[in-house]
Amino acid sequence: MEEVRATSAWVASNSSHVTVDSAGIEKLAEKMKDSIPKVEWDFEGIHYFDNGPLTVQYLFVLDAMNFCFWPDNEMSYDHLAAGLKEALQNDKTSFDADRLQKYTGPDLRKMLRWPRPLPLEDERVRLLHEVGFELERSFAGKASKLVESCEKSATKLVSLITSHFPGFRDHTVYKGHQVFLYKRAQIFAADLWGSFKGQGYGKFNDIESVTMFADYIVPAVLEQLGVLKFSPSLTNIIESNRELSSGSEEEVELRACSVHAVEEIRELIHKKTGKQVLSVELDLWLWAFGIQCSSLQHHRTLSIYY
Ligand SMILES: Nc1nc2c(c(CN[C@H]3C=C[C@H](O)[C@@H]3O)cn2[C@@H]2O[C@H](COP(=O)(O)O)[C@@H](O)[C@H]2O)c(=O)[nH]1
Repeated sequence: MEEVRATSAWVASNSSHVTVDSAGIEKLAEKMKDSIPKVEWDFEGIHYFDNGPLTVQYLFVLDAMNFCFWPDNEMSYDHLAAGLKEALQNDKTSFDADRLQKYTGPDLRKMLRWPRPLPLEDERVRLLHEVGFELERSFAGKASKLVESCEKSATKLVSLITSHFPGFRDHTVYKGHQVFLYKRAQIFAADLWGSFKGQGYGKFNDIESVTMFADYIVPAVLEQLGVLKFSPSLTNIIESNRELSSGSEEEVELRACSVHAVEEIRELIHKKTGKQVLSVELDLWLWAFGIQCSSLQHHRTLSIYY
């Protein structure tokens, strides 16, 4: 995760279309310094939780498909989380490694009660197969074994996931430099931490090393709060709902500058108050704020990473 921090900082200091505004950072840090409004993990009440290994399997499957909901106006993360929960409640073997490798697009639609193809459905199916195959090959079919082998280190977990599961390798090349964002691998660690309340499968001695999760909601929230500033051409692309291609300068800057801005906010809060705030907590607050804001316009990139 050090690489996520360092390479995002590099993008922020070489950025052409997105600026991290220090006055905006100061204002937000000042507002949040006394108390960060606490957002409960699963404030929506949509996730499966049984305090055991099946929850870990559920979260891993969920985060394997936790990307790109916007191409279908009515689809959202909530549908995926709640649909997978229902599937597991109806049949506890739904996410067994052998079954994950057999799902088809129509099976997935049926499971999620979705009447039409899901956004990037073929990729979702392919990634489910990859998860099933590699869990079976290296972790006795169980995501819980993967987590257990990381000895309570989120850093180890992210690096183990990205080395075993190519679909989680969320990185790109920007102005000739490799940039790491690892959104879905990191959010899996955070989901464990949040759901298990920092205990058992959710205990990580280095949770502070997790960065925010560079998706399409938080960059838009940071812009609305005055923390990020966009060039006129980027603003125009977003406002006119034009697609940004994956790996374009603008897209990488939106994501990396968001990571960097959240790190700066947290450092500033620490400087002002001596309090250690987690990027995970800041992220959840920003994200929850964003999804409740109906007028939020976000960038549109077809991506399997977020
Ligand atoms: N930065 C960040 N991005 C997040 C999440 C979550 C959900 N986290 C769960 C964890 C605990 C809570 O109780 C949440 O339920 C999803 N996303 C991203 O949002 C986008 C979906 O948006 P929409 O199209 O409106 O459904 C998509 O890119 C998705 O990958 C988060 O926490 N942080």
